[in-house]
Amino acid sequence: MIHRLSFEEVDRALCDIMSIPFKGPDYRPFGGKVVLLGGDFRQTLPVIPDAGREDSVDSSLTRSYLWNFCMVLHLSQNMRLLPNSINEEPFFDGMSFAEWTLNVGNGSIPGRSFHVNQPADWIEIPTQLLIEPSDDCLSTIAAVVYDAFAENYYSISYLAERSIVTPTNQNVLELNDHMLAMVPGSVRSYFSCDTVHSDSNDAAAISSEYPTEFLNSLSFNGYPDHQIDLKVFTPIILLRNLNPSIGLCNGTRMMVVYLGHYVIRAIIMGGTFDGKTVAIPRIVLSINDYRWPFVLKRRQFPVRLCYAMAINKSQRQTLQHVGVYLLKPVFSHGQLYVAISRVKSPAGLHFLILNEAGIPSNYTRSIVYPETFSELEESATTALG
Ligand SMILES: Nc1ncnc2c1ncn2[C@@H]1O[C@H](COP(=O)(O)OP(=O)(O)OP(=O)(O)O)[C@@H](O)[C@H]1O
Repeated sequence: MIHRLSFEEVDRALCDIMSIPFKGPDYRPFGGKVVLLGGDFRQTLPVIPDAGREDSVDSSLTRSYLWNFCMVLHLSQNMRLLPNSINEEPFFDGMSFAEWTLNVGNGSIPGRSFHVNQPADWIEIPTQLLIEPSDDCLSTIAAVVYDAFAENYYSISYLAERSIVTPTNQNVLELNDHMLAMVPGSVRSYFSCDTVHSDSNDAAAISSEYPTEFLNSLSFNGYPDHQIDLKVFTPIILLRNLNPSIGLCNGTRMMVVYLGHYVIRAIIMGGTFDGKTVAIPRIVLSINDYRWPFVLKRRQFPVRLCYAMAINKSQRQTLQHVGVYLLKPVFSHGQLYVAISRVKSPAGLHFLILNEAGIPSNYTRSIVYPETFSELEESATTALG
């Protein structure tokens, strides 16, 4: 979800362009232009460092003055779960899979609490979705989601239909390293060029205070790492909009076919541009993190391996096989709902859950802030939805 301040900024810009007063009786939202927004308030909220519940909810569009001008159109059919016998038959507690998914998103599945004074937000995951953990949980979930990997590691259709999702980047890295090691061929490592940029008078001092080795060690959500290890045939996800007109958008998944010095060539997996070969260049990314008194300029390919993805990054993906790897429970609104709503059918959804004591469990946390979508009043219904 995009932060409400971004919409408000667009509103101001359009009012300016259209010469519409931003305040007063003549104000018209978005400068009088009709704007169509699409989204699901059950999904994750913008990531705000160190934010509590109130700050997170406050970032939602429903908390903006613009919301007063929105007409809500509800979609009523889950198009990802195409009608078939598995999707329509009772799945859990008398609910179909689509109903169960929606109830998890709405926070209406009765939960329980495992600690005194903690919310009862741990819900039961149906047994048929559970993978039996072993001593090596990582290999276990990898083997279930990427079955017959040795025969299929180079197949686009095989890679396009699967991924493992997990709440933290640490688990994402471990899973991707594990899968990369199983792909035949040599690794090509790409190292970023990191520099410090500061507008303050002591820019030179800041530069010398933070040596290159330190800058290289920094890792940021949504940005490529200093070192990217790839092999031909590995799946990657694009981290920036490079050229939407040819399918190079933030979140596009591709399979690497050539690892050059200046360019990576890859084939797009899924979507309108499925099968198209594209070239990805290095770009300079500006990283402005509140923890550091400088802007980090990182020149690197804006990609990351995607055998596994962070749950937040997996939004917008549609897959046949999804592994949900929960060594720790989710920590934010909508994450469990996003994880379970990536699949086309429950037959392709596999959970591996450990509880706080590291013991296999069929309960996991589902965090839902109902106030995020409590203001969605039905004002019209579409036929498509
Ligand atoms: N009218 C339609 N007919 C058939 N399939 C559809 C239709 N609309 C969407 N789909 C399919 O449903 C899936 C989800 O669609 P889409 O990605 O547009 O939804 P979304 O709201 O962006 O999803 P999410 O936000 O949950 O990731 C895709 O696989 C898409 O092909």
